[in-house]
Amino acid sequence: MGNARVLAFYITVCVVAFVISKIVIAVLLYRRWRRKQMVVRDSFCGGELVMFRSPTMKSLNPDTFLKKLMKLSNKDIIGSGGYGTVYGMTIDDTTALALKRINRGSAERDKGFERELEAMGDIKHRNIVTLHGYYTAPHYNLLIYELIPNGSLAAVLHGKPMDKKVLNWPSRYKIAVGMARGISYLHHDCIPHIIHRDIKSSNILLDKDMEARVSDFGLATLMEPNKTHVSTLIAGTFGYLAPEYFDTGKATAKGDVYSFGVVLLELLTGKKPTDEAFIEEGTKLVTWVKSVVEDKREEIAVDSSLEDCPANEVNHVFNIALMCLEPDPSKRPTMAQVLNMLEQIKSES
Ligand SMILES: Nc1ncnc2c1ncn2[C@@H]1O[C@H](COP(=O)(O)OP(=O)(O)OP(=O)(O)O)[C@@H](O)[C@H]1O
Repeated sequence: MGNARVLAFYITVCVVAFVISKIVIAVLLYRRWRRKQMVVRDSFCGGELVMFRSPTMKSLNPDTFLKKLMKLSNKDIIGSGGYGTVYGMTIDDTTALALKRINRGSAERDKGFERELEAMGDIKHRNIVTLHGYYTAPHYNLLIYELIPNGSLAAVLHGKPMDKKVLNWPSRYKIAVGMARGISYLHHDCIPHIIHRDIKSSNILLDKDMEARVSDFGLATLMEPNKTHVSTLIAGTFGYLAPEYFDTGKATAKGDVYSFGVVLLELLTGKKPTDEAFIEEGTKLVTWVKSVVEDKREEIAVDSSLEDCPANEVNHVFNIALMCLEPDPSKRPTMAQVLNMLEQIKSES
C-alpha cells in the first residue's frame, strides 16, 4: 500500500511538471512571436496591419503609416505587374516603402497567405528585397517592402539608352554575382528551401549602389491555392521558363537556374528574351546565342554599348549562361556552383 502511494505521488509530480513545462514553452513561443511582429487594427477601414520587427519598422509609427496609406493615389504608383499595382511611400528622410496591392481572393487562400508572408518576413539577405510586413483589408492585401531606388534591371537595360550607360561591364558583372548570391541563398540556405519560380529581369531590382536585389520570391507560391514549396501549377513568364516546365508543370530549383541563365544572356547581349526581331526570324535569344557561341563569335552577340569590355570575362559568363541553359535539367549546375564560377572569374583576372 505504502509503495502504491509513493508511486502515485511520483506519477502526479511527473504529470504536473510535464504540464508546467508545456505551458512555459507555449508562453515563451508566444512572447517570441509577439517580439517578431506587431499587429495593429485599423478601426477606420477595418483592416489589420502586421509589421515585422526590424530597425526600419521600429521607427515607423503605425498611425503615420495608416494615414499615409489612406492618402495613396495614382500619382504614387511606381509600377504594376501580374499581381497588382506597386505604390511608393516616403515615411521620412531615411525610410521609403514599396507597397504591392493585391486583390483579395478566397478566404482559404488568405489563411495560408498570412502564414507564408510571415515565413517570407524572416528572410533577410543583402541581395533579396526585404518584406517589412503586410496589411489586410476586406477587399485587398498589401505587401510592404523596402523601396529599392534604382528600379528594375529590365527597366534600366531595355529602357532609355541614356539610363543603360550606367550598366558598364563591372556593374553588369556585379549584378550577375548579386543575383546568383540571392537565388543561391533561397535555394540552399533557407529552410525549407525556396524556389523562386519567376526569375526575370523585371524581378531584379537595383539598389542605390546598383547592387542586385531579388524581388517577388515566394509570390508565385503565395498566389497559388493549396500551395507547397514545389508546385505543379504553371507560373512564371514566357521567355524565361525552362523547357521541361511545359511538359511537367513542376517548378524546381533547376528551373530557376535556367531562368537565371536567360537573365545572364540579357545582361550580356542587352536584348530581351522575347525580342520581336527573334520572333520574326523564327528563333529566340537562347537559340541564337548558342549558335553564336558554338561558332566562337561571341563578340557579335555582346551588347554594343559594352565597349572595351574584357573578352575573356565576357566569354566566361557566356559559357556559364549556356551551362544554366542546358536542356537537360540534371546537366545544369546548382545555383551555389553558378555563384562559385562567377566569383572565380574576377579572382582569376
Ligand atoms: N520593392 C520595390 N522597390 C522599388 N520598386 C519596386 C519594388 N517592387 C516593385 N517595384 C517596381 O514595380 C514594378 C512592378 O513590380 P511587380 O513585381 O508587381 O511586377 P513585375 O515584376 O514587373 O511583373 P510580374 O508581376 O509579372 O512579376 C517593378 O518592375 C519595379 O519597377
